[in-house]
Amino acid sequence: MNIKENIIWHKSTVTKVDRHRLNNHRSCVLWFTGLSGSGKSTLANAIDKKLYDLSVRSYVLDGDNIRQGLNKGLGFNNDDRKENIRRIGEVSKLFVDGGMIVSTAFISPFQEDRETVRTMFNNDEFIEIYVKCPLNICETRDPKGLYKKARNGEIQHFTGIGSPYEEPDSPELVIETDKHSLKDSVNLIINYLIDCGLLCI
Ligand SMILES: Nc1ncnc2c1ncn2[C@@H]1O[C@H](COP(=O)(O)OS(=O)(=O)O)[C@@H](OP(=O)(O)O)[C@H]1O
Ligand SMILES: Nc1ncnc2c1ncn2[C@@H]1O[C@H](COP(=O)(O)OP(=O)(O)O)[C@@H](O)[C@H]1O
Repeated sequence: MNIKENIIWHKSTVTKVDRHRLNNHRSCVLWFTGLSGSGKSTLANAIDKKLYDLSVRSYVLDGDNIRQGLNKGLGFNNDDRKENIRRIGEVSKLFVDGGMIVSTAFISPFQEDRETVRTMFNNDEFIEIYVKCPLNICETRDPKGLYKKARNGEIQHFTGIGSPYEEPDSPELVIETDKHSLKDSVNLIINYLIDCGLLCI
């Protein structure tokens, strides 16, 4: 039996546009990508707080947290990272359909996987934010002590050491966290959302 043939899309009664009207803003995904320690989680949470203060419906999906629940069981080989990002793309799509601004903080090291997620959204709904920071500075920050473990050989395939990070080709925004303050970065992102008309309808 072909299962796909027997599954038919059920349209929602309340639409995404209805939810935009209710919330008084549009929805999108802020896709933060960058090395471990570059500042993805810090930025995603700072933006989330700013949006909350502006009465915007928002949420953060963070790699460390999602890997303890929904994506428990996925590791760090290339196939597992691909599946991790595919699922987060799908979950983000649900949030966007639900009228929210969702910030995702995943290394998402592969260009192809990020581009696949981009194709799941309308043009203005996927905002790729490259959280750029040199490896040596991420390694100095080492907020969780993971670089030290990777250098000691306690963690295999650590991004930037034993596993590659492919820089985005044409992200909507680049935030250089070794140059921009957190406050300036948050303002940059909020201004981008205002300029794109996402914070009103
Ligand atoms: N081998 C290896 N490589 C990279 N990161 C590792 C690894 N092992 C554990 N960790 C921890 O897992 C976090 C990255 O998970 P992600 O889901 O964002 O990774 S990925 O997008 O699937 O590549 C990452 O979180 P961040 O430091 O916030 O990026 C680490 O805390
Ligand atoms: N301008 C900045 N923006 C974001 N984080 C910064 C900045 N400057 C220093 N940091 C520090 O860098 C670390 C980044 O850690 P984290 O946000 O967990 O990164 P990631 O989620 O990319 O692994 C934090 O300790 C944060 O305080």
